[in-house]
Amino acid sequence: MGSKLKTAIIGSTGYGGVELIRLLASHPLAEVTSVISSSSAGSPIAEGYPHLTEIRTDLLDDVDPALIKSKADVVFIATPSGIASKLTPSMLEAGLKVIDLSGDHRLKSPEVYETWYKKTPASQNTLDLAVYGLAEIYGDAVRDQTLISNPGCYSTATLLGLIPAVKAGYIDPATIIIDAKSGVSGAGRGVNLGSHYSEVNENFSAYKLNKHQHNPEIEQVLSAEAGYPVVTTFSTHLVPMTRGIMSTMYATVKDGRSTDEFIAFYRSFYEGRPFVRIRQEGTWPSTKEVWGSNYCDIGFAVDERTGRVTIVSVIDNLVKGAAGQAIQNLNLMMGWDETLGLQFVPVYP
Ligand SMILES: NC(=O)C1=CN([C@@H]2O[C@H](COP(=O)(O)OP(=O)(O)OC[C@H]3O[C@@H](n4cnc5c(N)ncnc54)[C@H](OP(=O)(O)O)[C@@H]3O)[C@@H](O)[C@H]2O)C=CC1
Ligand SMILES: CC(=O)N[C@@H](CCC(=O)OP(=O)(O)O)C(=O)O
Repeated sequence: MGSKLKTAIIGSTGYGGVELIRLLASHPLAEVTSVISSSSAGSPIAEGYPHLTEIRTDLLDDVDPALIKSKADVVFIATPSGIASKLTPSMLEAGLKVIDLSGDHRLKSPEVYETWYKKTPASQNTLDLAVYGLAEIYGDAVRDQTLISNPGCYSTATLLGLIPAVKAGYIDPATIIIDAKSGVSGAGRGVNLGSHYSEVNENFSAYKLNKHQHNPEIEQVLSAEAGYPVVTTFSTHLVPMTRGIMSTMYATVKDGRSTDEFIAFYRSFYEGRPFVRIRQEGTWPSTKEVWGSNYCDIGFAVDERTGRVTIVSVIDNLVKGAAGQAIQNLNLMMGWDETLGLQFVPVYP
C-alpha cells in the first residue's frame, strides 16, 4: 500500500466517483487516499453507499486543496459541469495533477462551451493546458501532463467508432448522423423527474435533440481529424437500463468500401489497443457485452443498396465512458501500462 500513487476524488459521492472507488480498489499501483464531498464532509462514505461497508471506513474530506495535497498527488474531479472549472486552478496551484471527468475542459473555445453548457467557462489559459484524454487516439499526449480532460460518455463511443473512417477517408464526414442511447446512470445519482422510475421504466425517449453538449465535442475532434469543419446530426435517447451506451452511426461510404474492408482497417487501426474490440462481419455489439468493463466494441454493416455504412459502438458509460477511461488516462499520464487495474471481463448475463 505504502508505495502506491495516492489519489483523491472530488465528487466521490456521485456515480462516477463511486465507480472510481470500485475500480481503484484493485489497481496495483494506485490507491484512493481521500474521498471528498462538498455536502457530507465528516461522514463515512458507506453511509450513503452501504455496498462500501468495510471497504471504505474513512470519513469524507472537505474540498480543500491544501488538505487534498497533504493526502494525494492526483485528484479526480467528478462533479457536475460548471464546478471543475472553478476548482481546477486551486488544485493545480496546490501542486496536484488533475483528471477532470466533467465537460468543463473538453472544448477548446470558452465561447462554444458557454453556448452549449450555458455555464461560465474555464479560463483560456486552463483550457490551453488541458489535454483531451480520448485514450486510444490521444494517449501519447497524456503522458506527464498535469490536467487531463476525460471525454464525454457519448463522445467516447461515437468518436472511437468514427475517427478511423474519417481520418482515412472511408466515409464522407458531411453525411454523418449519430443516433445514441444511454442508460439512466448517465444522468448521475441526483434525483430529477427525467430519471424517476415511473418516467423511465417501459419507456424510450429522445432528449436534447440538436442541443446536446457532447455534439460540439464530437465536432471539434472530427473537424481536427478531417482537417476541415465537420458538423453532425446527433440525437440522444434514454433507455430503461442502468448502464450502457450504444451509438449507432450512419454515413455515406467513399470508394465503394465493403464491410470486410472496414473491419480489416479498424482492426489494424486499433492494433495494440486492447480496449477496442472489432466484431466480425454479421455480428453487432450490445451494451451487455461490455457491461462493467472498459471495452468499446464496434461493428459494421455496409449497405451496397444505399451506399451507406452503419457503425455500432457500445461502452459502459460509467467505465469506458467515465471512471475506467479516467484510470486509463492516469496510467498513461504516469507512463504505466494503460490496462493496469482495468482488466475486467464484462459481467454477463
Ligand atoms: N454518469 C456518467 O455516466 C458520466 C458522468 N460524467 C460526468 O462526470 C461528472 C460526475 O457525474 P456523476 O458522478 O454521474 O454525477 P453525480 O450527480 O452522481 O455526482 C456528482 C457529485 O458531485 C458533487 N458535487 C456537487 N456539487 C459540488 C460542488 N460544488 N463542489 C464539489 N463537489 C460537488 C456531489 O457530491 P457532494 O454533494 O458529496 O459534494 C455529487 O455526488 C459529471 O460532470 C458528469 O457529467 C461523464 C461521463 C459519464
Ligand atoms: C442519460 C443522461 O442524461 N446522460 C447525460 C450524460 C452527460 C454527461 O455525463 O455529462 P458531461 O457533459 O459532463 O459528460 C446527458 O445526456 O447529459
